[in-house]
Order: sequence, then C-alpha cells, then structure tokens
Amino acid sequence: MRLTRMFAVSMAILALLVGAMLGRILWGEWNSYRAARGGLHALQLVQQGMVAAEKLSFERGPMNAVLGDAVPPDPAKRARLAVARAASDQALDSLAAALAASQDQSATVTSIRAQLIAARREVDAVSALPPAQRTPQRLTAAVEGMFALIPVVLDDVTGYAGAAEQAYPNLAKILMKARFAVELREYAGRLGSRLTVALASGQPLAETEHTQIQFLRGQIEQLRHLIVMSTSAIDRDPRVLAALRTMDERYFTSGLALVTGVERDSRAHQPYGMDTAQFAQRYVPFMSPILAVRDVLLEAALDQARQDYDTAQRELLLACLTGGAIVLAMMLLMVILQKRVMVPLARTTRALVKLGNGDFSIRVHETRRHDEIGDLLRAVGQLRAAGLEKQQLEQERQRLIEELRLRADTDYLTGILNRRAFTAAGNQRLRRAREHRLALAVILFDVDRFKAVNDSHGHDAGDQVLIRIAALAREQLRDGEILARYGGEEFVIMPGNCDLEGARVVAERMRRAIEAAPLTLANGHVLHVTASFGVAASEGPHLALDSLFHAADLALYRAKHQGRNRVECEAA
Ligand SMILES: Nc1nc2c(ncn2[C@@H]2O[C@H](COP(=O)(O)OP(=O)(O)OP(=O)(O)O)[C@@H](O)[C@H]2O)c(=O)[nH]1
Repeated sequence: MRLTRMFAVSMAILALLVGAMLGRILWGEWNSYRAARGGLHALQLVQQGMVAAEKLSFERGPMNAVLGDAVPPDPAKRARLAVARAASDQALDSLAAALAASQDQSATVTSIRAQLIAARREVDAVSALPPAQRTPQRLTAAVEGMFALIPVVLDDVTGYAGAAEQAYPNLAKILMKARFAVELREYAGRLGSRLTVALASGQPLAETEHTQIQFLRGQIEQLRHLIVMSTSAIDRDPRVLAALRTMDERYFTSGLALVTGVERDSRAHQPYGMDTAQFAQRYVPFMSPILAVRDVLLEAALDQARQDYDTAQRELLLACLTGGAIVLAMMLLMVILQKRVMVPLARTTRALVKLGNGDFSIRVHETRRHDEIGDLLRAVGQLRAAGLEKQQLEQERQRLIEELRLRADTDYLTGILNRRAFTAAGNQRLRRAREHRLALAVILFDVDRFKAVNDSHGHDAGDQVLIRIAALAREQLRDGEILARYGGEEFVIMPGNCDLEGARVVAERMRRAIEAAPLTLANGHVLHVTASFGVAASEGPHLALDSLFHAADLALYRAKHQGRNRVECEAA
C-alpha cells in the first residue's frame, strides 16, 4: 500500500475511533444531563403535587365551618371557603401547567378537578340545607367526598417521586419522608374533621368515632416516628432539625392536646365550649409546622437535585468542549501532517523518480525548513545539481569525442574526409562488395600544375584552390559516393558500387565541374583550374584496395601525360 493511501486510511480509522469514543462519552453525559433535568422537574412536580394536596386538605377546614354554619349563613365563613377553594384551584392549575410544560399527560389533574367539582357540589348542597336536615349521613358523605381527593393526588405525587428517585436514588428516603409529612398533615386534618359533626351538633362522639380517632392518632404517631427517624445526612441538616422540633412542640403537644380535650369533654358529656369554626381556628395553625417539615425536606432535596443537575450540565459542557477540542486538534494534526509531510514527501518521491530516470527538468524550491523534510528537499536539490552537472559534463565529453572523431577523420584544410577515414570506409565497401560480388571503383584526381599556382600566387592561394576544389567535388557528390583528400593536391572518390564505365561517368562529371568554375583569389586574380582523373574498377573474390589504387594511379599518370584535364581508365 502506498504511504499516502496508508496515511489516509489510518487517519480515517483514527477519526472513526475517536468519533466513536467521543460519541459514547457525549451520549453518556447527555443521558446523565437529561436524567438530572427530568429528575429535577419530577422533584418540582412532587413539590407542586404536595402543595396541591395541602391546599385540598386545607380546604376542608373552611368547608367544615360552612357545613356547621347556622341559618342565615355567616358570609365570613363562606368567604374563607371561597379563598381556600381558589388556593386549591390555583395549586391544581400550577401542577397542570408544569405537567403540560414537560409534555407529561395531565389527565389525572383533569379527573381530580372533575372529582373536586362533584365533592364541592355536595358540600354546597348540604350546607344549603337547614341545620336540622343536615343529617350525619349527608354530612359524612360531603366530608368523605373531599377526603377521597387526597389519596388520588398523593398517588400522583408518588409517581413523580418515583421518577425523581430514579434520577436521584440518594433522595429516595428524603422524598419518602416529605410524603410522610404530607400524609401526616392529611391524617392530622382528618383527625380534626372527625370532630366536626360532634362540634357542629354539640352531641358527644359516637363510640365508632372514638375508635376511628384512636386509629388516626396511631397512624399519626407512626408517621411522626418515620419522619423523625434519622436515615440520611439531610436529616441532620439544622433546618430540618429545627422544623421537626417546631412540629413536635406545636402539633404533637398543643394540637393533639386540643383533640384530647374535645374527646374528654365528649366522654364526660360536657359542653365543648367551642363550635366547629372555633375549633378549626385553633387547631389548623398547629398543623402548619407539619407542612413546614415537608417544605424543608423538599427544599433540601431540591437543593441536592439542583447541585446534581448543575454538575451534570457542567460535565456535559466540559465533554462537549473537550470533544470539540479533540476533533479540532485532530483535524489540525491531519492538515499539518498532510501539508508538512505527505504532500512534500509525495512531491519529493516523484522528483527522485524523475531524477533516477535522468530527467532534471524538475523544479526544486528553496526551503528554510530545519526538519527531516527540509533535509530531504535540500538533498534532492543537491542531487539534481550534481545530476545536471554530470549530464553537462557527459554532453561536453560526447561533443569532444565527436569533435575528436571528426578531427581524426577530417582533413584539416578542406573539411572533407582524410586518407585514414577514406581507407576505413573503403575497406567496409570492399568487404560488402566481396560478400555480394559487386563491382568496386576508385577515382583519383590531381590538380593540374598546382605547383605553378603556389609559385605564382603563394601557398595561401594554393590552399584556397584546394579548399575550392574539395567544395566543388563535394557539391557534385551523389548518394553513396565518398570523397577524401588523398594527400597534397590529390583527391580520391569512391562511387557507389559501379563498374569502370559508371566510375568514368562520375569522374567526367567532376572534371567538367572543376573546369567550369573559375576561382577568384583574394588578390582579385581569376584562376582557371583543371584536374586530371584516373579511374579503376574491379570485382570478384580477389578484389583489393591496393590493386585498385595502383590501377587508378596508373590511369592518372596516363591522364597527366596525355595532356591533363582528362579522365583515363584502367581495369584493376
Ligand atoms: N599550397 C599548398 N601546396 C601544396 C600542398 N600540398 C602539396 N603542395 C604543393 O603541390 C605541389 C605539387 O606539385 P607537383 O607534384 O610538382 O605537380 P604539379 O605542379 O601539380 O604538376 P602536375 O601534377 O604534373 O600537373 C608542390 O609544389 C607541393 O608543395 C598544400 O597543402 N598546400
């Protein structure tokens, strides 16, 4: 796998792992936060539910007063009942609103309301009757209707408390105690209500009522015991201890003593000395410390829940920030690695491959980096420079070799092949001619009366003539024909494979070309130069350059002696 690919795959795997880990942590924190928020809300519902239960319980006080009212009715008693009813309605409204806000179903509140309306209607119906017609049965039915509401509300409270306990298991005991306080308040209220009928009628309590009162007192004592019992750190909270002390002093001493007094008067058939309203006016304030206990316990629980909620919120925020920072750092690391390592590495690799293939066209940028990549880039630059230098040296060497080769093969004056190069080329031709049984010819030619040119016009002029003759001959050359300076003013031509006649035609062409081209010297003198030609050709297995040259030389000699500027042939 290529490194760039491996890098991309590794980064993707790392991102996935980190993402999964962060997701898991965030999910956990989010759930803790949600549970804490839900728990806190449930706890607030508990509080509101308990307040609703309290208000409904409290409503029974003025209700009892109205039920025991004479004719015409006392407007003050009616007004107190209206105020108590409004407080109950408001508490139920608050509970319904809180439930609606949490998108919880508030059906129970609706059914409590329906039940409450029915109970109130019964109370109003009984209280509208003349006192004589308010039979104990009707009065009991009216009172029981209001009693029946409380367990329903408390059942709901138990449900909310369950949800809160799920979020805050350590608050279970304290919530239980708060609920006990509500129940205690309820039983305390019921205890007072048990006296309503007797106080309203001025009749002694029936034996069954005495029994019920004893039963209620037993329950009240039991609830007190459960509340006072120390079960958690919150119980040792000074606020809680103070509230419990007040409850004992006010309700369990003074409140219960009031009930005991009524019971005693009833058994002794003594007048009570107070009616229902007067009893309620004295008894109800003694119950307030019970609710204060409830409130203090709930407040302590709410404080604890708020702390837990704040912690969960802080943890979630911290997890989000840490997660974000990790993701950001990872992305930054990836970008840096990609930019600072992978891209330069890939570029350098490509450059090195090109250098290895002898391609020095790559561009190497100057770098100020002082790390491994910087060293690598500088090394590539040095490699390229060294390679370039080597390449230039090689080119120079090749050029020099070529020049040397040319010099070795070239006549320094005329620029055409020299005798050595001609001999090498001639031998090649000879081998091929022997192999393919082809004819081979040689044409020797010599400038006529050249000594006279030198003598008359100087050696430089002679050189110019030689240069000119070579140029003319070269112009006349055709494919496969080789021209060389054989020595002094003597030249040699080897035509392509042809016989004696073919070679003679070539020689004649050359001769005419030289003859037809006068030469103007540097001093302005015009020279008419001619040359004599000796042609020789041969073929067969015994073909040899020496014999060809010898025959051509003989023919040239004859051409000189027969008047010059002519072509003579000689079979080799
Ligand atoms: N300028 C010059 N002269 C050269 C060169 N090589 C040979 N010569 C001269 O060429 C002349 C050749 O003269 P000869 O061999 O007597 O022949 P010729 O004067 O051409 O007379 P024929 O060949 O009989 O027509 C000599 O004077 C050489 O010095 C050269 O490279 N440059």
